[in-house]
Amino acid sequence: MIKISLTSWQAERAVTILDDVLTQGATLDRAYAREFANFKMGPGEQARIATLVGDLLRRLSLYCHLADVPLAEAATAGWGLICVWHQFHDLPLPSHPTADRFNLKAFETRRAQAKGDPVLWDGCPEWLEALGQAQLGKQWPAERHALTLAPKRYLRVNRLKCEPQQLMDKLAREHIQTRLLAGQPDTLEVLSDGALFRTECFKQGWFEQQDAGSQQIAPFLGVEPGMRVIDACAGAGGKTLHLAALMAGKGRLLAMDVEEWKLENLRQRARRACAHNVEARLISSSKTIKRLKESADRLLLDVPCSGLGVLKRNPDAKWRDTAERLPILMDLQADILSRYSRMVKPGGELVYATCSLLPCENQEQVARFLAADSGFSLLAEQTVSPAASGFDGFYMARLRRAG
Ligand SMILES: C[S@@+](CC[C@H](N)C(=O)[O-])C[C@H]1O[C@@H](n2cnc3c(N)ncnc32)[C@H](O)[C@@H]1O
Repeated sequence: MIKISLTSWQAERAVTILDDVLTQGATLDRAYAREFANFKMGPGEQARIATLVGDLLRRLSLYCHLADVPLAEAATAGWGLICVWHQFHDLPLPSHPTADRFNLKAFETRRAQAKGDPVLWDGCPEWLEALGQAQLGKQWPAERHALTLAPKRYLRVNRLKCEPQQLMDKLAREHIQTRLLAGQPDTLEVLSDGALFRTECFKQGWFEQQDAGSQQIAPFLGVEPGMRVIDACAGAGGKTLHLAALMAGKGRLLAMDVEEWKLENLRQRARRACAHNVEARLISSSKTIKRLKESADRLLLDVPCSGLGVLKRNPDAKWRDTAERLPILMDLQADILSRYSRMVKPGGELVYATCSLLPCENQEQVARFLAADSGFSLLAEQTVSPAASGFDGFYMARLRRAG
């Protein structure tokens, strides 16, 4: 994480983004998009603002403690939070009346207090600490801490368009340095700060930005060129495009979702990536699924989940009603697994995946499904731990339907 003092003007942008997330309920991505569209800024300036806002939201309760502000009032304390963030990272404070009033002695006392409290130090809300302890036990503190770290940037090389070395060379000519990730032949780690979406390589569909952990899911499904494959919770198509590349563009890949706007986004991305075997289809009723009964060699169920494995990237979820939504999400996951699995041919396979670390959304869902005489058996399961890998957190289980 590159940490540099913000100018007052940049800090004002950060205050607006924080308010958009904490008061207006915008997702962090949407809040960035709005603010960055309203003002002309270079990619470096945007990255600096995002570094500060992302880190503030990852450990909001810590920074509130340091600023002596109740968590519930964080949204109105933007400048106070910005000042403590700068002080915490040993950076000069931006010029503002709040900075002139900054009480360094009180700050140091509060920092010393927080250091003795690992839950506060990791900026973890109470509900998440209770859930993490109950679900993950001894493993939780390491995961909790890993989820406070800034996410790295990774690319997935689009093999429909280029080879990794070609992409690395071309990006280097556009002043973006990358390196291949050991053990993942299609994954590049981005080492420089440039705006990836402005590069010619991106416009020509040579890569997608995708976390390294997320890139483990499509290969787990074991697709081959010529198969009939369904990605039933495709969203905007991050994993669909990966599946298309693994299928070398051959066979049929049906991408489905309940949100048409996401599928529209997916269609555009598929065109850019030259993923010509992708068909996007809206799930408008249960009939859409029933009509596809026993039609798929492979099925990906990348189900809606709490997103607690990707808190590094989406830290705003820490400060939302995620705990209240969890039981609703778990019902939806069980329903999707039970109904959508009927689309798999006898002898075919499915992968159930989430971006959660919680067994109640992962292993326990799969165990209940298998116990309910589903006709499936478990072939393999895998967890991507942020603490062990440094990537975002994921779970995947591969199941085979009896022949
Ligand atoms: C984890 S996201 C998928 C992310 C996507 N696979 C990717 O790689 O970018 C889950 C998706 O499930 C969709 N969804 C929610 N309810 C659904 C349902 N009943 N059937 C199918 N998809 C659903 C959501 O709209 C969301 O796009």
